[in-house]
Amino acid sequence: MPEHVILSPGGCLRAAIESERPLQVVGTINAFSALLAVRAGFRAIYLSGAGVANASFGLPDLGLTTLSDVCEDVRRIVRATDLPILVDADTGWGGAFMIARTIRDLTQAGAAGCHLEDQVQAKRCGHRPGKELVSSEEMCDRIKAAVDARTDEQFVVMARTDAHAVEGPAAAIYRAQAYAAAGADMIFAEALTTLDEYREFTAALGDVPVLANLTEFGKTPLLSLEDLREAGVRLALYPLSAFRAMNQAAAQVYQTLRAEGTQRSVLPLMQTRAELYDVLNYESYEATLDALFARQKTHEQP
Ligand SMILES: C[C@](O)(C(=O)O)[C@H](CC(=O)O)C(=O)O
Ligand SMILES: [Mg+2]
Repeated sequence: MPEHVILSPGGCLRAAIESERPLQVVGTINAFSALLAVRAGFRAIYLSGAGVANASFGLPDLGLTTLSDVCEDVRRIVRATDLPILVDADTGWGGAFMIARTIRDLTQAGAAGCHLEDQVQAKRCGHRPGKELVSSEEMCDRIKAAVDARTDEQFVVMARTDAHAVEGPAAAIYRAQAYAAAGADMIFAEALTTLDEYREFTAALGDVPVLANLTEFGKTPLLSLEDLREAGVRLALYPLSAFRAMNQAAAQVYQTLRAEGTQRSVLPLMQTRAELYDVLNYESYEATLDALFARQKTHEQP
């Protein structure tokens, strides 16, 4: 593609997938995390549904957050960074009309794509027991509704299948093929348990990009990029890695303050003021302000 073409967010995500194999997609719980991800050199970011529920609402990932809740977090992150963001749209929050609205609202919020999953509305985390699925036909209807509703034709509609844990690896592949045939651009193969399973999955999906979710403490081993590349995986997702680390650090700081009455021993866990300001580009804001005040002073002079 010529360089002067301005890509839509969806176009940017597709370009990122072409530029890196597999594309590392990293969860950013809020706008500041997104700035950190930019600094670290990522080409695409992710808004986790669990993250919205846990971090923005203090709730478990059990279908308790709404489209508006997610859009609000998307908007805040998108305002802070140019990186394309893939958004967790859970089950799409309803039937065909609602899914159409989900796609339009997410696009308007600035998302580059989203994934919809084949769980029932009372969804659960993909790595927990007790998941229930809708029929493959119902999921295909969700996908068709999403594809039809696209306003950014490059917006990525990714179908997630949770079938592996419920119906087994063969059924997961069978469903994923049906979802791709229904128009899904990419497939999120949730909670596979071995590299061989990814190999079989990607082989069965041909050119349709497959995402592996490398969420920690779940069902999937923490496979390396080399392994994933060799297995044909096109996107490697780390939805909550930074969030988990932040939480651990925060808990330690709170506990230490209570126990020791001072934060001295946990200072090494903290980002310094200088580092914070560097990420925020604080000095350039200050310079703008200084220049503005200097101008005002000149005007005030008789
Ligand atoms: C990817 C995921 O859907 C998310 O919301 O981030 C979760 C991640 C997790 O709970 O570890 C999932 O895999 O269901
Ligand atoms: Mg989720």
